[in-house]
Amino acid sequence: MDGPTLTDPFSTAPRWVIASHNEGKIKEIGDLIAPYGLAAEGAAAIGLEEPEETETSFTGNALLKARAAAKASGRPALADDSGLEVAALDGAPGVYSARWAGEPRDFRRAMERVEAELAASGSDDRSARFVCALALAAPDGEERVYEGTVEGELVWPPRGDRGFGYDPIFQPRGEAITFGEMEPAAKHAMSHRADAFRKLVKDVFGA
Ligand SMILES: O=c1nc[nH]c2c1ncn2[C@H]1C[C@H](O)[C@@H](COP(=O)(O)OP(=O)(O)OP(=O)(O)O)O1
Ligand SMILES: [Mg+2]
Repeated sequence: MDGPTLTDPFSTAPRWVIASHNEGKIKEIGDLIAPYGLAAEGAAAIGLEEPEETETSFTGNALLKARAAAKASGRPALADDSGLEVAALDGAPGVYSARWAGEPRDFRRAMERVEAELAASGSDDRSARFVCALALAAPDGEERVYEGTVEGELVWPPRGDRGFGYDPIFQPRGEAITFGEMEPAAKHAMSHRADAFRKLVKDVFGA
């Protein structure tokens, strides 16, 4: 086929599409890919619609979003499906993490729901993890998916106004501050998104 493919996605792709409508994620993915000399645009910036996330796994939804964007744009697309899994809530909100924030999104409300459900569970286990699936899709149909995680504990009340989503209540294991209080570079060194991205880079570059 003509044009960019996944066998040579970095050197031949003019611009990647970040198949996401979440500005926080697009910013973080931009920071992660910048050292590789890649330029990327968010899906909304090039007029792509947000597909319905009908799968029940992070990898399924990431592939669905990447495929839709690659097909609509004719360019390689990178999608991220991610969320917070709370141990005492049997992994909730999981793939419903964005949906717990309602429409329009309100993560103060989503964080309050997590805290309320933890209290209702009667458990004193505050462990949680973030999971991220990154899917890469080429217009010719080739695709790959990688998953990353970061373990931590939930704090209350929320702390910090950096990052996005549930960052103010997530304190990575071994740290004294939340993702909401952390410098972006510190979050990028340990996040679920960075973990998945390391796997992608290793696979694509062999690095
Ligand atoms: O590093 C993170 N720090 C805090 N919260 C996070 C993070 N990573 C995912 N999360 C939470 C919030 C997000 O809204 C949801 C993902 O839901 P998810 O459907 O994958 O993303 P989304 O709907 O926000 O954007 P889109 O689907 O257009 O990429 O999990
Ligand atoms: Mg979404």
